[in-house]
Amino acid sequence: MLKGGAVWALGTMSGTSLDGVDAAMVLTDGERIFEFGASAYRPYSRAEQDVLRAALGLWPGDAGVEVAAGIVEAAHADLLVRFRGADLVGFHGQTLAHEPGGRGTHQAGSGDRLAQALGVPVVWDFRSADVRLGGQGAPLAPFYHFACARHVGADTPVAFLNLGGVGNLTWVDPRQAAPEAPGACLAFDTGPANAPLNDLMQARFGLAQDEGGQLAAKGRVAEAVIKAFLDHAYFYRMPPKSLDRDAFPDLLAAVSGLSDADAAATLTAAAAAAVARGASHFPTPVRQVLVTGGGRRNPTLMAMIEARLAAEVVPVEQVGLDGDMLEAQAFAFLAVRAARGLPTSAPSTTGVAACVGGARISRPQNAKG
Ligand SMILES: Nc1ncnc2c1ncn2[C@@H]1O[C@H](COP(=O)(O)OP(=O)(O)OP(=O)(O)O)[C@@H](O)[C@H]1O
Ligand SMILES: CC(=O)N[C@H]1[C@@H]2OC[C@@H](O2)[C@@H](O)[C@@H]1O[C@H](C)C(=O)O
Repeated sequence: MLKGGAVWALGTMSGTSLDGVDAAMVLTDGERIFEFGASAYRPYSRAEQDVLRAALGLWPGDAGVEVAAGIVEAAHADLLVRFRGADLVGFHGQTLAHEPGGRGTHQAGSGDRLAQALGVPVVWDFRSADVRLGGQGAPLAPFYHFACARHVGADTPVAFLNLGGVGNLTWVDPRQAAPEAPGACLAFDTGPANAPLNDLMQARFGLAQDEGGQLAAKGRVAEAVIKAFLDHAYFYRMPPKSLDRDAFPDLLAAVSGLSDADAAATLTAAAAAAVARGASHFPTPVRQVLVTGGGRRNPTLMAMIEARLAAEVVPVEQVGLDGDMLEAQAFAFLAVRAARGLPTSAPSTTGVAACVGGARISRPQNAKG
């Protein structure tokens, strides 16, 4: 223990785009950020990705799940042994299926086995308790966004936008006492972000992404497709709300008749339009939208978002944060909250009935902590 109860926590995230595992250290007491530490990334190999992709939609007990879980655990162990000095690990795992209000939520990978492999306590299964209490189980980064807003000295409401496979927005008011306080946070998934565009690039060119948004920049947006997309019931639901990666299967089909550039432009515009729809739910306007996740490297997407919002849209690096590692840091921060019995979500972030924590903690046989 350091600095009034702060510990070095090592958080991980293996996101919906299945590209790999991020890990980052944070010195935190689960309320404040004292210091950022080392971070690293471990990509999944093509073969690993193929197994994980084939396991999407599977639930615990389904055939193939244990193989996927083994890949997730091995990749994490491989990455995390490179770190020194972690008191606690926050292990998100790989989301294979997410059906809040239905079958629940499933992140592959056992924190029990990881704790044994690493010899450090592992906090994991962050989303299930929230779903059991009627929450969406996502997004969970908002409480960390609140801490980040305070850490960077924000004194008026600000928004964080994560552009991963799925997009999510958090509106925070850093003047509130704590993230669970009413009026401190509002968070929700905006809609598909990079996933449909990646799928298009994969299907038409065998490429992982539209590098730098170059293809989309050459295309024309099919406005009729955007209009039909925005008519999806998801956009009429009030936040909080969350999405599975493949919740919009019709979107890709809707651009199938378009040229490559027009299809890319239209899918990029759909992601931007979903963000703009999301921003209309903000309790008060924000001056800045701070963007994390890989989509911030796509200037076409960033410009399309800014064109639709009355706010500056900038990468989080502009305020000194690390947009590649913010989610991994979030699970370090949330692990400490869980270990301290503090909530990790609230009605305003996941729609859960009451503030809830409840992640599991696994301690290794010869536990240090
Ligand atoms: N240079 C780039 N040009 C265009 N797009 C990019 C670039 N770099 C990253 N991306 C996009 O960002 C995606 C990766 O984003 P990120 O790593 O934030 O996703 P994730 O964490 O897996 O997803 P989620 O947050 O939904 O779990 C890539 O799949 C790609 O679509
Ligand atoms: C179920 C699940 O894994 N959701 C992820 C996913 O990736 C982005 C978006 O969809 C968000 O809801 C969430 O992750 C972030 C880290 C979160 O919980 O805040």
